[in-house]
Amino acid sequence: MTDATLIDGNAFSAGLRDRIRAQVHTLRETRRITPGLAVVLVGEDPASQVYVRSKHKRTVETGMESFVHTLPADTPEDELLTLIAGLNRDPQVHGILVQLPLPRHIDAQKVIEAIDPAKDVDGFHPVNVGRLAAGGEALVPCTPYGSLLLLKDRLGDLSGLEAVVIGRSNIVGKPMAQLLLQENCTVTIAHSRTRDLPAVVRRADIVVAAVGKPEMVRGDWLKPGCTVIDVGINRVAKPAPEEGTRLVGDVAFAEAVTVAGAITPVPGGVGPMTIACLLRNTLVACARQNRLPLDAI
Ligand SMILES: NC(=O)C1=CN([C@@H]2O[C@H](COP(=O)(O)OP(=O)(O)OC[C@H]3O[C@@H](n4cnc5c(N)ncnc54)[C@H](OP(=O)(O)O)[C@@H]3O)[C@@H](O)[C@H]2O)C=CC1
Ligand SMILES: Nc1nc(=O)c2c([nH]1)NC[C@@H]1CN(c3ccc(C(=O)N[C@@H](CCC(=O)O)C(=O)O)cc3)C=[N+]21
Ligand SMILES: [Mg+2]
Repeated sequence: MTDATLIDGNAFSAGLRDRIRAQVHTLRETRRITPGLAVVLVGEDPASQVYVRSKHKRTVETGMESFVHTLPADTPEDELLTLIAGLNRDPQVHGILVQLPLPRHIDAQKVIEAIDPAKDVDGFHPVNVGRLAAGGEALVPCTPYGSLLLLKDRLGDLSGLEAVVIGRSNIVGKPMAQLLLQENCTVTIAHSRTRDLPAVVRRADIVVAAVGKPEMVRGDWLKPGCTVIDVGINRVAKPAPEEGTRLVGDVAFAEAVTVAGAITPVPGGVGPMTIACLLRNTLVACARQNRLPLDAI
């Protein structure tokens, strides 16, 4: 059999960002409104610094305003909550993202619940979680939404397909399962207590791996021809004698590529889609806050 088709998240996200940029341009020209995204980073985690820089760059490229707030690791919870209250009131800020993970002395759930749900471009606030589950005008978490866009682009109608989501976090696994259910998939959510994970995965037409364990999903777990979305971002040491690190996903790519019908690479798969969908959510939030219609994006 021939190797799986590579699902190109870099190319797809570039197209999405172009469409967003065009709509931002129209908003600015016709309404004098510039969508604004505030990103809050607490502490100096190097990976988080990389993500925040890359979000800032993409936000500016799309013609939006970017407001980055960098706070020291020992910032008291109160101070963070006060900053968020100010961003909630700021009419130039249409989207607010607090980079996770937060330092341990800060209650992340409390911080998430302090964000105005209308500005919650991560889609983590219980109001948006509830609207996603019940149907309604939710802001949808970026990584699952970006993954769904790739799946629909590849497969078209997903109705009736068997989908297995590995991982049940609030930021990836659970909202991914909700979106696939909305698309009429038969959805299984697997996690660390799942018995015989390889057998569960073997049933799947669609596999979404969001575990955080480098190359855990093996090629012989996959049904031939299935579509694999690898959400995992794991930094591992390069094989000796090389030095330094490289990124790998939660799927053993070299094995999977010989069995699957299509697969996202890491990097260049889901990661860039996450950022593009963050920009999309900021545009959607801006339009809703100003009661403006938006072309489909
Ligand atoms: N590309 C992107 O844009 C993004 C990538 N990521 C990446 O995705 C991965 C997952 O992130 P996140 O959801 O936040 O991770 P979490 O650590 O929050 O959740 C991991 C999930 O995997 C499950 N799990 C752990 N070990 C196993 C196992 N051996 N078998 C089956 N399930 C297991 C856990 O189960 P249990 O609940 O039972 O503990 C848990 O539900 C990470 O690599 C992260 O870096 C995350 C966000 C965005
Ligand atoms: N409030 C919050 N919202 C998030 O959406 C959020 C977060 N916190 N904390 C961390 C995770 C992780 N995440 C990624 C975003 C982009 C890439 C990405 O662009 N990855 C590139 C490679 C980047 C690299 O080289 O390191 C790629 O896969 O091609 C990866 C991971 C968003 N997250
Ligand atoms: Mg996590």
